[in-house]
This record gives sequence, C-alpha cells and structure tokens, in this order.
Amino acid sequence: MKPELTLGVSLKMYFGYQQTLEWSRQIAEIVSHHPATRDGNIELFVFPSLPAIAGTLEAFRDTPVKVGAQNMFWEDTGAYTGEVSGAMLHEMGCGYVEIGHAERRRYFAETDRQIADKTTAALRNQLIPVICMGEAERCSAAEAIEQAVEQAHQALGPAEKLGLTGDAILAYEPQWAIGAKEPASAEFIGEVCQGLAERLARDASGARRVIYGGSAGPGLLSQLGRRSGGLFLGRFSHQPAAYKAILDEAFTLLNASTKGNG
Ligand SMILES: O=C(CO)COP(=O)(O)O
Repeated sequence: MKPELTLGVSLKMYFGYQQTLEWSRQIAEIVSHHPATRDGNIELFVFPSLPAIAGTLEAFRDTPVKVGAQNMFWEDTGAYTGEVSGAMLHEMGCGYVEIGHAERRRYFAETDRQIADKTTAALRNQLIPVICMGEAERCSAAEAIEQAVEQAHQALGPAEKLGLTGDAILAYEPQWAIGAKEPASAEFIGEVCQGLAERLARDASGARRVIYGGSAGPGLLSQLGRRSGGLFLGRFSHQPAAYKAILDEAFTLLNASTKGNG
C-alpha cells in the first residue's frame, strides 16, 4: 500500500558528524511517540551526509524513518574514486536515495543523462529514487508543470525501457524557492504538484508521489492540504521542534482525510 503522505529531510552539508547523530536521536524520539506514525500511512526519510549514514541508520532503527544518501553513482562497482554505489547503500540498509538535486546540477554540472543513469542504478539496487526537478526561473504553473514532466520523463525513461518500474518519488523543487526566505505560494505548489501527478499517472511513468521542496517548514502542509503528496524539507527541519510541528500538521491532515474531510 502506498503511503498517504511523505515527509523527507535532506540535511545537505549543514551538520557535523555528532550534530547529525544528535539530531537523528532527537527526531527518532519524536517520531517514536507521535500519533502520526501509528497507522503506517506516513512515509518518512532522512538523507544525512555520507559518513553519517551508518550512525543515522542506527539512530532510526526501530522507528519508521528510512535513511538514504543525497547522491550516488550510476555504476555498481569499479574504479570510480570518491563515488558511492547504490549497491553499497542498499547493502547498508538504505531504502532511498536522492537524485539530481538543483545544487548537484549547479555545482557539479550533473546532466539529465547522468540523472537518468543514477535513477536507473537506484532502481536496479532496490532503492527508491527521490528525483528532484523544478524550473530555474519563476514562471506560470502551467510552464512549471511542462518542465517538470519533461524532467521526470528524462530521468525515468531509460529505466522504464529496461523494465525497471520500481517505486519512485518526484520532488518538485522550484530552484528559485530553494534556500529562500519562504516557499512558493500554496496555490502555485498545489497546482504544479497536482498537475504533475495527473500528467504522470496518464502516461508510461505511472502513478508517482509528488512532494514539494524549497523553504518548506511548519505551516505549509496545513495550507497545502492534499494538493501535494508531502514535503521535502531542508533548513526548516533543523529544529526538532519544527519537525514535530510538521508531524502534528501531518497527523491533522491524515485524520481529516480519514474522516472524508480532506
Ligand atoms: O533543497 C531543499 C530540499 O532538498 C530545500 O532546502 P531549503 O528548505 O533549505 O530551501
């Protein structure tokens, strides 16, 4: 059964090693006692820096939080100094991997082709790819949908041709909203996330969860309601209290929809 709501976190390169483990323990404590996680229809994942993955897996053991990497390589083994394979991530116990974040495109010149190869490698290694996409400049919701649909096809097309039709999450992250003071408006996010999900459901990519990222924090989920599949959080998850506030909103949202109000 697909989860009803997804909340992911990328810690990017903000935290040190001990800080990552301390944050993970605090979040694990919150999640373990939170009613939002009781029925298993919320999907939670965290992407720490690579050296902290083992410790983070340990911190979240016995919780519903899955751990993954912020990037991976497209080959499974070989002479690729400095890279990490999906095979190793899977072996360690990771369930997810982030692919194609705007910062990787910007600072490491990642191309659509590389993102597609990484997506294929993730699926080949039983990892759920969280594929990031979104327009560079502000535009209309219709244009944003077109660009995101194109990026989704570029990323998933080669894997589909190989018959790798595993689960995947699309993180819609307009580049102009990443690292900003505030997220895009709830109206805009809702229109793009719904439009993207509908378009993908109609074509070969099949039904996909579409979540929103870009200065997302407490308050946004309540504004969005069910118009997005959830959030991909950055800075505004650094305070455990903020993470808890977002889980509270998720609980309210999940309960409202159970009662048919959402
Ligand atoms: O890029 C993001 C998540 O991947 C969003 O980061 P911020 O929420 O810090 O803008």
